[in-house]
Amino acid sequence: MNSNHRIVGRRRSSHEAKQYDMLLRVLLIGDSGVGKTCILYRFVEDDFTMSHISTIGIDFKLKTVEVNGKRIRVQIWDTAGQERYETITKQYYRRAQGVLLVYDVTSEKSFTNISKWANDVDEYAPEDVERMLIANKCDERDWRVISKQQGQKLADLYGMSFFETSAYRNVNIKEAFLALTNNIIRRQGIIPPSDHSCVKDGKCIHDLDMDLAADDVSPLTDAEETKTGACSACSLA
Ligand SMILES: Nc1nc2c(ncn2[C@@H]2O[C@H](COP(=O)(O)OP(=O)(O)OP(=O)(O)O)[C@@H](O)[C@H]2O)c(=O)[nH]1
Repeated sequence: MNSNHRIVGRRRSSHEAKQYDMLLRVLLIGDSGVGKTCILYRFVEDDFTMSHISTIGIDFKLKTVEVNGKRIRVQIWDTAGQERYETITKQYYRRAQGVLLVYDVTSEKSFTNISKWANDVDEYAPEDVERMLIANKCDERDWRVISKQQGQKLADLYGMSFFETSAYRNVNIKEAFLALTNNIIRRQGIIPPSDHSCVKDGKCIHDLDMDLAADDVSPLTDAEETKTGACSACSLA
């Protein structure tokens, strides 16, 4: 996508109904070709394509899920796995509440590189970001080189939750995103506190009232967030 585009927060007019209770940001990272874009498409569009067109820089899609009776708008950022886009993609770690670290069970290199991606998360993402390890392409039985046990062991080592997925066969895609969302909510305790001034009827009235333009691709600066009314106090910004 065109990196010159900027995020444009737009206030809903009062007659527009709010469709969700809170907004979360989730990042997909991992080597080029592990299937990040396909995972995103499977989750959001329930579709799959065998062609591999490398993501340029960063892209995102939105999906609303329901967890514990709350409608959660999940903004999922799909990063390019190619090293040349690192400068762009690293800028998005800072505001993520969840990260999916993806490897391909048919690629040993993508598995060993998880340590590099995990280091990047440590360096650039918030300390309390929720991490999940994803072993994609589990449908590829003949070509598999990384066992489920190896994946689980690595996830345990890093203290991450773990799912084996197939975007192709639609295995565990929805389950992984729902578990991540659930973990973020539970671990970070980000349900808006009822005594905060930005909370009305148990919901934050700030960040949640913004729409994002379809070509929104770059992260907001702190100043821009303040201008568009995002609320740092309730941790939803
Ligand atoms: N068999 C199988 N192939 C998959 C699966 N997921 C993705 N692929 C294939 O893997 C290739 C790469 O998928 P992408 O989603 O474009 O990979 P990516 O990680 O987004 O790659 P970059 O954008 O370059 O970082 C494509 O040819 C997909 O069709 C899967 O679950 N099973």
